[in-house]
Amino acid sequence: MAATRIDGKAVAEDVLAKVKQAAADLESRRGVKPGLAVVLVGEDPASQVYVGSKGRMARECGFHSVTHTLPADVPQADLLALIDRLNADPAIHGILQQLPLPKGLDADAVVGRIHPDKDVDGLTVVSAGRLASGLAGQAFVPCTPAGCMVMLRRVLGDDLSGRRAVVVGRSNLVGKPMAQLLLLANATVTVAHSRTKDLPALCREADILVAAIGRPQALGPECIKPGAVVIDVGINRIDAPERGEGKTRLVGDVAHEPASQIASAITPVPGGVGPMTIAMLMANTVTAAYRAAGETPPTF
Ligand SMILES: NC(=O)C1=CN([C@@H]2O[C@H](COP(=O)(O)OP(=O)(O)OC[C@H]3O[C@@H](n4cnc5c(N)ncnc54)[C@H](OP(=O)(O)O)[C@@H]3O)[C@@H](O)[C@H]2O)C=CC1
Ligand SMILES: Nc1nc(=O)c2c([nH]1)NC[C@@H]1CN(c3ccc(C(=O)N[C@@H](CCC(=O)O)C(=O)O)cc3)C=[N+]21
Repeated sequence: MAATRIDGKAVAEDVLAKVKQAAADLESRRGVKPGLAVVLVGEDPASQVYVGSKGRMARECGFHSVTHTLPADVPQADLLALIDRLNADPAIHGILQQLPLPKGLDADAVVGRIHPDKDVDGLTVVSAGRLASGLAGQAFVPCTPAGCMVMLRRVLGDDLSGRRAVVVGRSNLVGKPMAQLLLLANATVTVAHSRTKDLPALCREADILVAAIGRPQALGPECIKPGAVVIDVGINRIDAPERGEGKTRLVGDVAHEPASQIASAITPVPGGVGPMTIAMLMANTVTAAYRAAGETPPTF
């Protein structure tokens, strides 16, 4: 039987409805509009698309939204000075530095400059430390893994006790925080990466498989345990000559069709983790605004 399709777009709509309500509520009671600043350096076309949709969504949620676009050769000191200004700006509650940065800029230093209270991407050492210490309630959780957890909870419930999870990928942005969140939900977690031996055998033990490697359709049916829940984080653009000359399409890190024949539930690409990432960024921004106002934020 074909797997259930986990509709990330629909789940994202649910989250965004709550975000809009929470933002409207804060503004009407306290006169505070959540503010999000996105910083884009250079002209990577893919990044421009993401940044555009983040800005659009922020405005749709009733936020104050600003995008700072800097040239690829901006001096590091100027970028740090911009982050300092945003840190000090009371109208801005969340700062997102779009990654990767062009060569010559030190991403750790730039991200490290973001005030932890405004770190809606959850990438500072303080946020990572809070999450790893089990203080997820105080941390900003990186948006992509946070979105994966919302979808997983829709399928499996809040408690993953007894379930085996394999996360493929160990980046600070996705793999590592994903593993922490699964652990906090009581799953038994293994993190795999490019040096893992016999990856398919390991993946076949997974009741929950999270693929975040950035390799188009690399995980095939040999990696799927019958009945597994599969979360495909990968977003890869590949040539699609069947759609016409020069056309491309997006695919995940999982070979979707064959995996769907074995899994019980699976996220599509596009329309899976991507929309959830943007929704969770909005949720984190509202959370930051509530905290800045000295209020307990709602849960999303
Ligand atoms: N849907 C969304 O909203 C988002 C999607 N993404 C997508 O998710 C994917 C991963 O992103 P990100 O974590 O930033 O990527 P990184 O490139 O930072 O990390 C990739 C990880 O995958 C591992 N890896 C690479 N190749 C293999 C392989 N053949 N077998 C096993 N492990 C492998 C690497 O191992 P090692 O550490 O050993 O090098 C590394 O840990 C990308 O496709 C990206 O576009 C990212 C962010 C948001
Ligand atoms: N500091 C930082 N934080 C990030 O979260 C971050 C980043 N840098 N750099 C780049 C990656 C990538 N990323 C995506 C978010 C949404 C979609 C998304 O909405 N995708 C749509 C499709 C969009 C399309 O059609 O191009 C979907 O999957 O349905 C994709 C990718 C966030 N990232």
